Amino acid sequence: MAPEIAIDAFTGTGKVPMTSVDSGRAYVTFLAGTGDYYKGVVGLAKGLRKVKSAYPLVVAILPDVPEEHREILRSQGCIVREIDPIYPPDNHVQFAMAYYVINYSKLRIWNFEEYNKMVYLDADIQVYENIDHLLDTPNGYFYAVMDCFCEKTWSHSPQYTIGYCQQRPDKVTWPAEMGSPPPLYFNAGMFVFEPNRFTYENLLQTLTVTPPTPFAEQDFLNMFFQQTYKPIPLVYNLVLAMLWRHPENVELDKVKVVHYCAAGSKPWRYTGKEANMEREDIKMLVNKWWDIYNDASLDFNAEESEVSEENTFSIPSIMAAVPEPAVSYIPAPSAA
Ligand SMILES: O=c1ccn([C@@H]2O[C@H](COP(=O)(O)OP(=O)(O)O)[C@@H](O)[C@H]2O)c(=O)[nH]1
Ligand SMILES: OC[C@H]1O[C@H](O[C@@H]2[C@@H](O)[C@H](O)[C@@H](O)[C@H](O)[C@@H]2O)[C@H](O)[C@@H](O)[C@H]1O
Ligand SMILES: [Mn+2]
Repeated sequence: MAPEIAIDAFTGTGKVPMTSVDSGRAYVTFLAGTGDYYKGVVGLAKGLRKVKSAYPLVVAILPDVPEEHREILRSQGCIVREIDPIYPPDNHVQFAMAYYVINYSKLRIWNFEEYNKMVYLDADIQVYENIDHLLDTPNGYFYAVMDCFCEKTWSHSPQYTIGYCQQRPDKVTWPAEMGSPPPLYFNAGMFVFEPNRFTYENLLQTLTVTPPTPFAEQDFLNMFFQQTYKPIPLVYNLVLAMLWRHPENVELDKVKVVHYCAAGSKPWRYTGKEANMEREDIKMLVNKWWDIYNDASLDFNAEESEVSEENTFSIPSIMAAVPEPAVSYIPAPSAA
């Protein structure tokens, strides 16, 4: 049984034409380096178009992203915004992946004050169903999907050592002698947030006095937003390892957003050689990503890009009717 979310206030019903698009809303992703992650951004831009998202995709890029890649992203209708890198304080931490050190630069998106509400998506994410309704969620919270602690990338943590995971807190319970269980922890590959100058300054100031930890900005964001974090259903960010770590929590046909973060699962680099990469569901999801990436009918077309009523939809949020979501984590009774 999946962990119950007290009120699933995130299910839109039906579709209605948008009468006007709130220009203060957008999707945003992050791109660094001269490598092949730009392909992930192209895939994401085309995926959002396929699900008829009403909002643009902003790409926060580091200065090292080559002009050729910037042009490709502009040609796909992306809004390309160069940001300056952010580095953590001097440290000797062993990041879970050495390149995670560049991910602190993601924090610049809080300074995109021309927007009042955004959905952040990693470049290794694909959106397979319209999720515009997430931008209707009540302000004042940080919405994201709970992560899993079972992969080897977590081998540095006490959770991994004792075999505890928040996805199944009843399976290996947190030992009383270790105090209270860790607070709910989100995956920072996807989240709903409000750009705000004050928050931005506070983030940067806090970073200067926070010793870096293995999951870099993901750990930092979990600490910073601990009091306002609201878990949202797993369908909004399927961390692939959930398929083999907690299959009982996954209903693949209901998943709206797939996060290709497992080792070897980046579609544009997929070889099928790494652990779990030969699974049929992984092969299906990688092919699904390539179908969108290779679909020329999803390429940006400036003429058609004029927002018109009949071709822009967003699932109406029931958020307006729902009181502030008492979304709290209620561990499901053990199915075992
Ligand atoms: O060389 C890189 C590495 C990372 N990223 C960006 O940083 C995000 C986080 O890295 P990644 O997704 O590889 O981390 P994971 O989710 O796999 O742990 C990526 O999705 C990209 O948006 C990038 O642009 N270039
Ligand atoms: O810089 C730290 C990164 O940490 C996260 O990735 C991890 C995390 O999800 C682990 O739980 C998984 O085990 C692992 O595979 C995965 O790569 C975010 O997806 C990414 O955006 C970024 O914040
Ligand atoms: Mn990722």
